Amino acid sequence: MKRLLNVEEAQARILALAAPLAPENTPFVEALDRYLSQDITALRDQPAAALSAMDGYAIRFEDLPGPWSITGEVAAGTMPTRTLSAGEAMRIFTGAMLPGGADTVVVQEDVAAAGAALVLTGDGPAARGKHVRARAGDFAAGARLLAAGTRLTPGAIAAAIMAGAPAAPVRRRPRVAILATGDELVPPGHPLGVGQIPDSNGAMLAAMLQDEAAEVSLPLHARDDRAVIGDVLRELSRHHDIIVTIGGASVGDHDHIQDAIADAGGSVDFWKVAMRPGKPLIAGTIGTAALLGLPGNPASAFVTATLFLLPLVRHLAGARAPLPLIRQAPLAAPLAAGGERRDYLRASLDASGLTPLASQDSGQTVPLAQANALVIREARAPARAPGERADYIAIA
Ligand SMILES: Nc1nc2c(c(=O)[nH]1)N[C@H]1C(S)=C(S)[C@@H](COP(=O)(O)OP(=O)(O)OC[C@H]3O[C@@H](n4cnc5c(N)ncnc54)[C@H](O)[C@@H]3O)O[C@H]1N2
Ligand code: MOO
Repeated sequence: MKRLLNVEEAQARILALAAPLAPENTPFVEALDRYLSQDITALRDQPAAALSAMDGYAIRFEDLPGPWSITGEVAAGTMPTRTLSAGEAMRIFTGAMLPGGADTVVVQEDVAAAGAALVLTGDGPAARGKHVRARAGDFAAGARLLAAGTRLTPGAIAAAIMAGAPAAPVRRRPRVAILATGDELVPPGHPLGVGQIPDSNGAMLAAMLQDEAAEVSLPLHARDDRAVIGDVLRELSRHHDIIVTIGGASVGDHDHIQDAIADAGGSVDFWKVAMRPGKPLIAGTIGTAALLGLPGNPASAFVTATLFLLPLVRHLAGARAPLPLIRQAPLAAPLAAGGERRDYLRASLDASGLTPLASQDSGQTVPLAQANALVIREARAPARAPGERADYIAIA
């Protein structure tokens, strides 16, 4: 029998299915969680001049301990009108430009002013340059501040704006279609006939994509009918960059996804990965759309979406590091020996460590609701005791 791909091989093949989408500019207020299409290089010095970091008086350090005569005032957003000479101080506010000649700021709590006379009442600044933000202390023009492929966090947005960029250079967000298949499925909340269940996976996947740089269409549903699924896939491939199907990925008589991909003019790149849950994953393309066929069991769909769908979305959206971060934490409970395939165990992580949940049945949703981590257990790994460290992926 042909060796199954391992997870890393499958991830590499999936990322090779499609290239990052075209660059575009987006307003900064809409840029959260998008990926930079190019480096952000500073177009200006920040600050552009030496600034006061406090409300007080600009002085020459060598004039300490005073007294001084106050020669004027400078606030943020204005130019100092004159330079300081020996024995002079200028009233200054946080963010204001330091006048020429001044090199230090004394905070107003440490001085007393009477008319134009200023005397030191407190300790005063301990060193030259105290309470002064040097020109270009944050960054200098020409500095590379953020690398292409960086996810725009609130902090990264702030830095890119301060750098002088007029808008965020990002990549187009992939358009993602979700298609649940199965005669037993009805939309969430609808009355159930005999043998029917609510389609929980469609909304679960849409929720997983909510904070990603993706345009997700409302989840669709198709019956277990090869011709219908083929027609729907062909149509979806015209308007989407990624198609995710759920169910019908296995070997049953009603598992039609692979045939339907062929009917729609697409091709399957690989089927099956050495992992549990999620083994019957399908990857392929239809026209320019990449297709992931996730297994229908809720935990299988969740785990394969975490390992393959989110990275594919991030890759198309321009991410430099699209794969989930693998972290380590101590086990809070024993971990049984591994089986034939690598496991992704639903687990809870708290201050005491990782506890794999009692039920690992891939058909259940309640463990998914309880889990905030996926513990990675290699095939045939020996049993491990509490306190030993384990690899995991954070999922909440
Ligand atoms: N003889 C074999 N049978 C199965 C194998 C195998 O290797 N040989 N693999 C098993 C594994 S592992 C998995 S995982 C499942 C995957 O099956 P499918 O992808 O074909 O999924 P379905 O059969 O359509 O559904 C499985 C299960 O999940 C429920 N489901 C499906 N879609 C949804 C949805 N949108 N929301 C909620 N629940 C859903 C469905 O009702 C089934 O109970 O195959 C095993 N079988
Ligand atoms: O591969 Mo299945 O996902 O074990 O339930």
